[in-house]
Amino acid sequence: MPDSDSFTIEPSSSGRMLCGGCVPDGVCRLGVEPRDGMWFDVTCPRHWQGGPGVAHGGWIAAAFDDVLNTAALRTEPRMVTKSLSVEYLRPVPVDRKLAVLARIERHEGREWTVSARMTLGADTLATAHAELRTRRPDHYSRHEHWLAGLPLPTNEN
Ligand SMILES: CCCCCCCCCC(=O)SCCNC(=O)CCNC(=O)[C@H](O)C(C)(C)COP(=O)(O)OP(=O)(O)OC[C@H]1O[C@@H](n2cnc3c(N)ncnc32)[C@H](O)[C@@H]1OP(=O)(O)O
Repeated sequence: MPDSDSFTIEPSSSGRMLCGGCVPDGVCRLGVEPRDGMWFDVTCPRHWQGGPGVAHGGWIAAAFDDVLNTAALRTEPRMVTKSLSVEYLRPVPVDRKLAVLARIERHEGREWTVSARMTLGADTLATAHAELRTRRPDHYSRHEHWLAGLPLPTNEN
């Protein structure tokens, strides 16, 4: 059985850093593309539309989660998100290239505090703050052990 705790996000065959679900496609299905430094281009795919022509808030949170972890992954390849808060300031259009600027506010030991701002032109559409953690060495194995100890699911609730 592969050791789940050896998992790190590595560049895929396309050269892009991708999380596990996107590796087979070679592209980020959330529409996040690293640009220079802490800048990212993000485009909400139309299938993540929440209202007419505007992004679902869950996509905005997921895009921030991806950007914020990618920013920290440049220093530490084993990250998890502890908390994420998003302020939704304006509707976010789908199919429009937006800019996100990430910032590492604090990094001490396993603890990271990060933030980001999503903009279109001069307007800020949303902001995010998150606490990240460097994973403990047994993070996934501990999870698997806990899951294996649960009763098997049945069709009855
Ligand atoms: C380029 C592409 C880049 C893509 C990046 C995408 C990245 C996406 C990143 C994510 O979204 S990660 C998924 C969402 N996040 C999680 O699943 C994290 C779930 N939460 C935890 O595992 C823990 O709460 C956490 C590691 C965040 C806790 O860290 P802390 O430093 O605050 O605390 P600590 O490690 O001391 O543990 C606090 C409590 O959690 C327990 N704990 C920690 N790790 C655990 C674990 N692995 N399994 C079970 N329990 C765990 C720990 O025992 C303890 O329990 P008690 O309060 O009862 O003492």
